[in-house]
Amino acid sequence: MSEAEQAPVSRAGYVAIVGRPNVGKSTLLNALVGQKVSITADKAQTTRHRILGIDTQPGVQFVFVDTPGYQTKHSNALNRVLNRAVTTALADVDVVLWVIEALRCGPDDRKLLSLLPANKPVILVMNKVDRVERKNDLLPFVAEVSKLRDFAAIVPVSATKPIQLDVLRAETAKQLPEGEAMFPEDEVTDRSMRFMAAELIREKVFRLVGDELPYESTVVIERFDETSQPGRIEVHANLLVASESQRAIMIGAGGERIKRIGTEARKGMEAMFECGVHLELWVKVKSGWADNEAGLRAYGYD
Ligand SMILES: Nc1nc2c(ncn2[C@@H]2O[C@H](COP(=O)(O)OP(=O)(O)OP(=O)(O)O)[C@@H](O)[C@H]2O)c(=O)[nH]1
Repeated sequence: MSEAEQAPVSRAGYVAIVGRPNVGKSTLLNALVGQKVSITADKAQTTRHRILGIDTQPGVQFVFVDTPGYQTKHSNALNRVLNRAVTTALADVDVVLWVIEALRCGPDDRKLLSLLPANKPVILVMNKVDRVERKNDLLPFVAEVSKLRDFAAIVPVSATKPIQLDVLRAETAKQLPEGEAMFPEDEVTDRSMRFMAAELIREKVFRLVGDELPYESTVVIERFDETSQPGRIEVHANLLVASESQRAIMIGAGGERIKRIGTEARKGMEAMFECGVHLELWVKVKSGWADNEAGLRAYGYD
């Protein structure tokens, strides 16, 4: 990137968004970055990969690291890898946004807070304030949670409305080091199209399979071919599940469900990539993979 292309910023740095599943981390990231780069779903733990979203504002560039949902209920190898990913992602960030839901700070929230490095500035983000009916309830809640750590700032927000996101930006900017922009202004994610294709499929699986399957299913892109046909991308993907019964759930009666997952994922890809997409999906049983760390590494969850 030449100097002429660089946005005139005076601060730039890495921001991690952490919080227990479902507090709204992906929604917040999307609201801040202004374009869909991560996925959201009502089901917990949809974000397994580290995703970068970049928000360039006058005078400041935020590079967001969206860490995996922190899981405390199950403790198989998958969760150990996920929890380790939280710690790894935090090692080189400049500021951590610890997201909780307004009026709710349970044992899972506190446990995650206790894992945050003592020497990192942490901003407490109270999301979903739009749901709080009596705003007077916020003050005693803030007084209580502010005792948990010496926070750099405490900001009530709503990622969906949106409310107070500018205040959150301003408080976050204060914690970033002085320096030039690290990425071109129009760059919203460093993830490849192949990765985004997998994310789109995974999002549809979460939406359409819902609570019937545990989260132990994953998407592996076997083929991603942009070159053999002009204006059309060929995508072959495997949906890996843990058992035959999970396979049956994923496929659905008469193949209805997998067909819908495929159709919706394809439409999402066509909108995102702005070209035609041919998508082929297979559901495969990969028994015991969620308990096997070597297997997980092979699928890129390290
Ligand atoms: N009312 C309200 N709902 C919100 C807000 N932010 C997020 N949500 C909803 O909360 C749910 C979870 O949001 P996500 O962004 O997927 O949560 P997450 O923390 O990324 O979840 P994991 O990927 O499981 O860790 C979704 O249904 C969102 O629409 C908010 O500010 N207000």
